[in-house]
Amino acid sequence: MIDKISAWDMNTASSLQNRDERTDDQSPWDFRLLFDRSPVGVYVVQSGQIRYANPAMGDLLGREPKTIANNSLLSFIHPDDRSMAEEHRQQQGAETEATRFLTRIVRADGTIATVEMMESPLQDESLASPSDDAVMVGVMMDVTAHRQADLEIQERLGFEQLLANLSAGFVNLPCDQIDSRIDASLKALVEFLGNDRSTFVEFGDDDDYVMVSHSYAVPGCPRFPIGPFAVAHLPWFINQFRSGNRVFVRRIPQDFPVDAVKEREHCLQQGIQSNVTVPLKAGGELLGGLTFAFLRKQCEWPREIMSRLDLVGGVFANVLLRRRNEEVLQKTMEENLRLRQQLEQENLYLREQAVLKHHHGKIVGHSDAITRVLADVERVATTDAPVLLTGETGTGKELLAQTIHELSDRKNRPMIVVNCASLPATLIESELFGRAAGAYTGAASAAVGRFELADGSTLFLDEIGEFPLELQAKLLRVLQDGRFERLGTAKTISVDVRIIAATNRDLEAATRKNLFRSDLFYRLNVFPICVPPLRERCEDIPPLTWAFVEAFGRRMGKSIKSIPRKTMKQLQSHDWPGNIRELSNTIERAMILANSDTLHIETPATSRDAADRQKTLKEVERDQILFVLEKTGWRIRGSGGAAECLDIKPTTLEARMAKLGIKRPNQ
Ligand SMILES: Nc1ncnc2c1ncn2[C@@H]1O[C@H](COP(=O)(O)OP(=O)(O)OP(=O)(O)O)[C@@H](O)[C@H]1O
Repeated sequence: MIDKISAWDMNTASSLQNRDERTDDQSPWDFRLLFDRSPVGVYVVQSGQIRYANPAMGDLLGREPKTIANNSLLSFIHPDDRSMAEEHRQQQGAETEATRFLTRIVRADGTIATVEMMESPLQDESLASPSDDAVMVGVMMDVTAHRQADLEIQERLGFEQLLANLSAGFVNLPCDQIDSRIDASLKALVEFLGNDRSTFVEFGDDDDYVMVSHSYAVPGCPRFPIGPFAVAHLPWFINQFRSGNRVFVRRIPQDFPVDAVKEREHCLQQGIQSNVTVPLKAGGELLGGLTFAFLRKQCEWPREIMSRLDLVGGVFANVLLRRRNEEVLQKTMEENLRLRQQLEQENLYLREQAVLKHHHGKIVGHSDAITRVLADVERVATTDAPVLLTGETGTGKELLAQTIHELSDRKNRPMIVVNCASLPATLIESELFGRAAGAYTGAASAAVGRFELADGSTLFLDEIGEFPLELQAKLLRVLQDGRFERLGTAKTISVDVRIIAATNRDLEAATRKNLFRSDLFYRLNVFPICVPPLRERCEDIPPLTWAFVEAFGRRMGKSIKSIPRKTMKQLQSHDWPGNIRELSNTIERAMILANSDTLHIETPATSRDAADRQKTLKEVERDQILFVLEKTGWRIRGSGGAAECLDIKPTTLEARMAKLGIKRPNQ
């Protein structure tokens, strides 16, 4: 065996031929020549030592073939690949089949090449299996170019996959999830590209600041602080990508231009070794920049990577543009909605004003308060629902009742008015429901009641709070089913009457005191309208004043051209307890006294007292008696009784009560 091996000594290479001669194989080939001319590297190795290497092998290793022999084959293999190559060799040691593997070799000039190696034992028929010192013949081929191409294809595919994933992640993504998706995408990018930190910078309206909106850094590296960032801190760098340029500074600080003074300082302070930044451009707009920083090592990316990073930037820029457009759209939609609502309100107001002009000719005023009341009036007018008008005296309840009637389908028939306070209790029943002849003493003839009169029309029950308790059940029945009997007859009459009631009392409180039937109250209170006092709508005072001035002026033949501003201000600051009626009376008085075309109006001195002063004697008497009766718990006689308080005889008090229709509730 030793003899045979010596035949592979390079110096005795011709022994190959000798061996052929010994085998008596009459081959016409010169085998040494064959190996020497072979375009692939051929070598013979024993116990890991190269015994023979052909010239192509020398070319591969960048050495003279002679200098290769007697060296360990492993010594030419890249240190990182040696253990793998050794494993293959070990494996080969146990087999007779050829083994094949890829490895890197280091050339004499230090360059690295990827080679494919195939080795197989030189079989000796006398041995059953290859031994440790078996002679191996190997072939080595340079596959660097193929390998590089393979790696590039793989890398390109990986990058395309990353890009596809990034893009897909943003498709149909709701706006509020874009930020978290950008964060996740930055992380994926850093993990794929192997840099240490990626940061998202957006341009805003302020030229002096950019907005650092997202940043991801590998564990152990600090994230770039999120928030506004002054351009003055990194002027060269920011202006580069703000002008649409890419930034690639492989070696920091050497590769920085001289004017990047702040950048040099910043990077040294932060430990940034390389920086790559691509501008974010979409739809012809520059929206920001995406930076890739290297803190633990320098960037080894080839320059060609920039065009790929542009693609990544394009994905993000489109997302930013979409978000920006959606924000604009959202703002526009909100603005549209606001304008639409405003327009609707204005239309409503104009419609109400138009209604005021066309249908409520007698009602003066354009305050929000009266406009709201009129809107309610219009809404309820066309229905048959009962309406309860509440509000202080003189606020215009009767005028509004008239307006409701005039806006209803019943307008062709007159509205019938009943003032419940002005009729004595004994008369109110026949007034409302009518009577048969002789129904009671003094009722000589039959009379049609107001309900019958109001058939097909509207019945306005003014001062409903004064309606006698004992008649409230009968009133309720008519309201519920439109049926009643005239006094003194059993014949039921059916009517179609729409009821509008008004009161300046708190009817609900009266029901609690059992002064008013709650079932009647609820029946009347289907559509309550509260008429605001004049002091709560003082912007109506000037137009009301002028309306009264014109009305009285026409009647009195006087023409008023001006009212001093101060006077008008005084009118507006008065609290008008008697409301519009009081204002009307005040103007009437002033008009009587007026002797020039400027009207001087004296506002009533006191407010509440003045209202009382406008009450009739009967009203004042009634109020006072009721006040005392309630205070004394309706006790008329005896010490501390109502008669004593009023300083009149109990019988006189009883007579006055009967005359004024004052009765104790629940009696
Ligand atoms: N908005 C208004 N525009 C013009 N005149 C009005 C207005 N409101 C009320 N008036 C006038 O004020 C006076 C009082 O109004 P009205 O009788 O309707 O009030 P009221 O609330 O029914 O009072 P009371 O509760 O004392 O019965 C009337 O002459 C009425 O024409």
